[in-house]
Amino acid sequence: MNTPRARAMLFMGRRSHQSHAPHKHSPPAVANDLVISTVDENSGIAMLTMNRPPANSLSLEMNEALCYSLKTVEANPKIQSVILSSTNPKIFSAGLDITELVAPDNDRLPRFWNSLQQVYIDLYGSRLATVAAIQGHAPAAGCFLAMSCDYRVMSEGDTNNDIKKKHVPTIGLNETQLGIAAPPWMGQLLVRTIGFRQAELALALGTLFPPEQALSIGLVDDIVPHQQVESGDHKLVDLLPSQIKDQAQNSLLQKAYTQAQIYAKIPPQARVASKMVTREEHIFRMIAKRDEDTQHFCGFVTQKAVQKNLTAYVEALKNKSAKK
Ligand SMILES: CC/C=C\C/C=C\C/C=C\C/C=C/C(=O)SCCNC(=O)CCNC(=O)[C@H](O)C(C)(C)COP(=O)(O)OP(=O)(O)OC[C@H]1O[C@@H](n2cnc3c(N)ncnc32)[C@H](O)[C@@H]1OP(=O)(O)O
Repeated sequence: MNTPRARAMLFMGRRSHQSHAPHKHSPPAVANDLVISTVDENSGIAMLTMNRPPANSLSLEMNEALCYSLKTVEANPKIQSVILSSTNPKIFSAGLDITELVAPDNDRLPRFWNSLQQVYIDLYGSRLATVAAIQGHAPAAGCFLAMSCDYRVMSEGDTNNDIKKKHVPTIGLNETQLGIAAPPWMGQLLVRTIGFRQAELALALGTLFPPEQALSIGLVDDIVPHQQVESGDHKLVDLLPSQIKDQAQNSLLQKAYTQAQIYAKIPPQARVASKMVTREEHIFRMIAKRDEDTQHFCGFVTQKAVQKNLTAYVEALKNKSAKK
């Protein structure tokens, strides 16, 4: 697997293991509206907008839709950059769909975990330049999605004096707060992003960082004030479906688009080769341990004590939501 050819194929948008179809790790060809895809061949920029109400949490189907949409965009040679965003103005992604973890089905649970592993392989190893536009909360696997991109722009949120309107998004791997631990490859992504000591602290405490702190430790690359701009000065916004067009007219997407343009102007072969330098070893190490990782995950999640914590957590989430 870890040959020069396999490595090159990984980063050119083709997976070496997909030549041996059917393979248990290959995402099925699904097409649905869980991820809205907008493509602008003139600029070479596409946008994938996560659209799984209420919280863009990652179910098996959502993971498959993410991989499918990304692969479809990657197959278009005119596209060089992709922006990952959300239809929900307050939530980028709430992480794993916790209901997948509670009283899980024995057959579905490993398929669910495989689909998440595939998101990591496809997104972190994409030939495209990937920019996360983080408009709202990004806990746990939501943070993982953002960290799998090449660049992260986060909204400062609405710091309106009116407490009811106030909204400050947070980002981080908060798994320990749920009584679970991020898998090694996800935890290592945090180490790679913010450095060893900061990651060690953040992982143990399950810290969720508000935008300014996230910027100061390097978890995001840029933050932008929450504001509407008069009109989009780029073609991509014009192409967006009406359901997200309004919220696209904001400073966050403008910034993400500018960054996507910067990437799109770099000679692609050189950009992809430089990405391989920093990422291929990490990806291949994970692929080598993929089945072991799945077994570990299934064994861990189905433990009685873990199930108890997760059940209580889901209950608390539902109660909180019901009180609104
Ligand atoms: C060695 C390792 C081995 C094994 C590893 C074991 C496990 C795997 C470990 C790590 C991988 C990653 C794990 C995860 O991602 S776990 C998920 C973590 N996510 C969270 O903790 C976030 C939970 N959600 C929230 O805190 C809030 O919802 C949020 C701040 C995102 C938004 O708050 P807001 O007030 O705007 O909305 P809510 O009213 O709370 O929610 C609206 C609605 O959405 C539902 N919801 C929210 N989050 C989730 C979720 N993650 N999964 C499923 N459903 C979710 C919530 O229940 C509400 O629904 P409803 O009641 O129907 O209105």
